[in-house]
Amino acid sequence: MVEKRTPLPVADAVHKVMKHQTSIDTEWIPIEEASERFLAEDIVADHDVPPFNKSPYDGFAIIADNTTNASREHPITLEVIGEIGAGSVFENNVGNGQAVRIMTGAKIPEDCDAVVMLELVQEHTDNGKNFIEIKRPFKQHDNISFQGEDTEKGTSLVSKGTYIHPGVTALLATFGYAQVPVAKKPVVGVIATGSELLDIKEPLQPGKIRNSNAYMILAQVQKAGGEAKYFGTLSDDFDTCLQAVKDALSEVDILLTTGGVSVGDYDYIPAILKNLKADVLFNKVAMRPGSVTTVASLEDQMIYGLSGNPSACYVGFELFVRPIIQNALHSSTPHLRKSKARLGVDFPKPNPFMRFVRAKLVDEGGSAAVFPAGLDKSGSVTSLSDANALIVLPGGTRGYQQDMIVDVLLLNEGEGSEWPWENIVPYYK
Ligand SMILES: Nc1nc2c(c(=O)[nH]1)N[C@H]1C(S)=C(S)[C@@H](COP(=O)(O)OP(=O)(O)OC[C@H]3O[C@@H](n4cnc5c(N)ncnc54)[C@H](O)[C@@H]3O)O[C@H]1N2
Ligand code: MOO
Ligand SMILES: [Mg+2]
Repeated sequence: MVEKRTPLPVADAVHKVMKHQTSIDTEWIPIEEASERFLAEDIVADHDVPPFNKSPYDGFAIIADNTTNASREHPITLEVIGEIGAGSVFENNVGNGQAVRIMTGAKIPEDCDAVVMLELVQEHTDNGKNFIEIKRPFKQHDNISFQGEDTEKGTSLVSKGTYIHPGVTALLATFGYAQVPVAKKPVVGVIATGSELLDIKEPLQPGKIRNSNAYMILAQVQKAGGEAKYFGTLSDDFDTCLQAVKDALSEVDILLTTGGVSVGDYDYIPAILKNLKADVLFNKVAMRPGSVTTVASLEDQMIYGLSGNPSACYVGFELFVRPIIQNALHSSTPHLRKSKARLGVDFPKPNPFMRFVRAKLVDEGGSAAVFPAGLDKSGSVTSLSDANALIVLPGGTRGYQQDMIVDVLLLNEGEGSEWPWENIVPYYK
């Protein structure tokens, strides 16, 4: 008699998974290696930026009051008493009638309060002394980049969990982080099961297919920010699979298996979870593809039985594994980013379960439209390569018509969503 499984609504299943937090450690790594990692600490400015008043132009630092009466007809003349480039400091006093030649980025001399661009002055030399003529008045503070105008000491700049993109790297360098505190990547193991699976190097044989899921999931783990560890392909044999799962569990935070999770004669993952006395959170989700997705916890480790069907495996990962990896990286937006788009074609297939249709989201001159990509079957693999979104079609309707506005989950938006599962309604007119 086949085991009866109770399908859990998708949001409830994600919620159950998210209650489990894998442990988070911090490691310090060189800034050159910190790109695409996640900050493990808040970054607070420990000095003003810029740290001193500086010139935004190549020109002359002046005392603005000296130019009050300057005009085209009656230019004022100032004596240039020195010059400074970026990195140098002018130590002498500057008096009325005087100016200092200054380059972009140099500290404004103490007595000066404005800068005139090189292009706006007439220069001449008289008796070995340098002079400039200025033909219009300047106000105090004209052309000065002020200390702290970018950010002030004590300002909270980025919070822990921030994804380190090049802009964040610039900030880290500004504040002297040669070593950067980042969340340690959770180690995510991958096991593929199936006697039909060939290694990708092998030629095709009758009844066999190449193992695409393992490599797909390894790539998904890396993209989600985890450290992927591959434990190989196993044939459908209970003892071999059980031992491999046990061995892998001694080396990982999260273990992903693909295949063998349904109700077939050689689907051993449910029996393995039972043997391990793992706490099965669910073994059926009211979704297509991926209804067989099974998640269990074993103390502080998570074990996922992802479907063998490639599209189902892919979707199961994005909905249930990605947010757990992102959680371990302190991300406050661990889920796929949700948006809305116009459905580009009719989608008449009715289904009691929520559907996640692999799809291509395109820009139609300012508004988004979405089109199913390739064959819409959970066993399809080629539809995945063209997909940049999943159309979310709640179950229980008679199908969807072209031009309805539908929810979509974006597959390539690293920033993610807080909780995308509210307000998903069957359709909007
Ligand atoms: N009687 C029932 N049969 C099935 C049910 C059901 O409820 N009752 N559920 C179906 C659904 S839905 C899915 S999805 C699949 C899930 O199957 P498994 O997770 O047990 O996976 P397998 O049986 O091992 O394989 C399914 C399919 O995927 C191919 N596969 C497996 N591993 C890989 C891999 N690493 N790379 C590429 N392709 C892979 C495999 O050859 C099969 O074609 O069960 C349905 N059946
Ligand atoms: O898990 Mo299956 O993908 O619902 O077709
Ligand atoms: Mg099966």
